[in-house]
Amino acid sequence: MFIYIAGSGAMGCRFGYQLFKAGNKVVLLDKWEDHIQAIKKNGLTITGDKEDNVKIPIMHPEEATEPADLIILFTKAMQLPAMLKDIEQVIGENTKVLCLLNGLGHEDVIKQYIPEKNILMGVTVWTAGLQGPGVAILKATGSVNLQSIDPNGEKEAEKIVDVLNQAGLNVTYDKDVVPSIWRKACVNGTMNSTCALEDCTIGEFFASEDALKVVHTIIHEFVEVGQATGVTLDEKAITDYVMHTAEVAAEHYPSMHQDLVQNHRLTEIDYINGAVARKGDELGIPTPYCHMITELVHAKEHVLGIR
Ligand SMILES: NC(=O)C1=CN([C@@H]2O[C@H](COP(=O)(O)OP(=O)(O)OC[C@H]3O[C@@H](n4cnc5c(N)ncnc54)[C@H](OP(=O)(O)O)[C@@H]3O)[C@@H](O)[C@H]2O)C=CC1
Ligand SMILES: CC(C)(CO)C(=O)C(=O)O
Repeated sequence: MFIYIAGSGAMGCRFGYQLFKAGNKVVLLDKWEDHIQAIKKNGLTITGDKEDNVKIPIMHPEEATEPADLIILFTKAMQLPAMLKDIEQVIGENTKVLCLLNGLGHEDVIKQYIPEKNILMGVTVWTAGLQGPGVAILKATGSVNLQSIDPNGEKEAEKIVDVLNQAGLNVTYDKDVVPSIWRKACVNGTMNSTCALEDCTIGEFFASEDALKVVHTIIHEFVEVGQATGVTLDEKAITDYVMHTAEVAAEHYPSMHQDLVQNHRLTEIDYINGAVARKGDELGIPTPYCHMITELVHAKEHVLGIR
């Protein structure tokens, strides 16, 4: 299958690498010049659970010309509209587009560029990091849940599931993926912004009663807003899932900590707690914790001069 990875940071490199090794024709697309030049010169280097190096093509999105069978979107949320614009020329009549970004609201953005029959929405618990330009750190295992947003698209989507599974990506076709997307948003909504603001690991943050009050209140706000938009969400089950994730990832600094604190980059806050705060306002549901957390992250972005 011919596949573009649109956004080839940490996660794009993981998916691109695994699909390339499984024998697909894969092209990475990105705009980070040092990363592009490093991969062109030295190949993509893999470290972590295994060591490898592959000569995989990479280019700027607007340089891509050949329509693809599949495009996997892996930009940061705020880069998504620009990426979709930049790849318009390689979106053919039957090109499937799979979104695995964290956060909420991406479907509405993608629909502006891609016909619904070709859109697959999903969520992943795979992880990845970048050691530097051209070097991806791949550790542990994960999975993907995805669904065609067009109810008639299941059969075609199953073909994509097969291709991803041949690459070991552990993918399930989910007949109702939206609650899983919200559940992952609850994980990010309770850990990413809080650990970035408090400058701590997930385990350090989840260790106090005060922090757990914040966690429970954020989950409650997400569930109230999600349910009001018609998504079936079980607050107790989500809480258990968040607590379990916090235990497993206790040593980890969430990606928003890496973005804001370690690399002084803009965060995805507007697509996590910020998205719930905005939706809550629209629906008349109070979300004071999501509002305040979003404002504090914005304020920190201002302090750092990146907003
Ligand atoms: N990392 C993870 O473990 C997981 C991430 N996700 C989600 O997947 C999506 C992609 O995340 P992820 O792969 O981590 O994102 P990265 O930050 O690794 O990469 C995203 C983009 O940011 C730019 N970029 C990254 N690092 C630098 C740098 N040092 N200097 C300049 N530009 C840089 C590149 O885009 P450009 O140069 O074009 O601006 C790159 O394509 C997000 O929605 C994330 O929340 C989901 C599950 C796990
Ligand atoms: C580690 C985890 C699961 C929790 O925030 C994550 O998704 C991230 O770092 O973005």
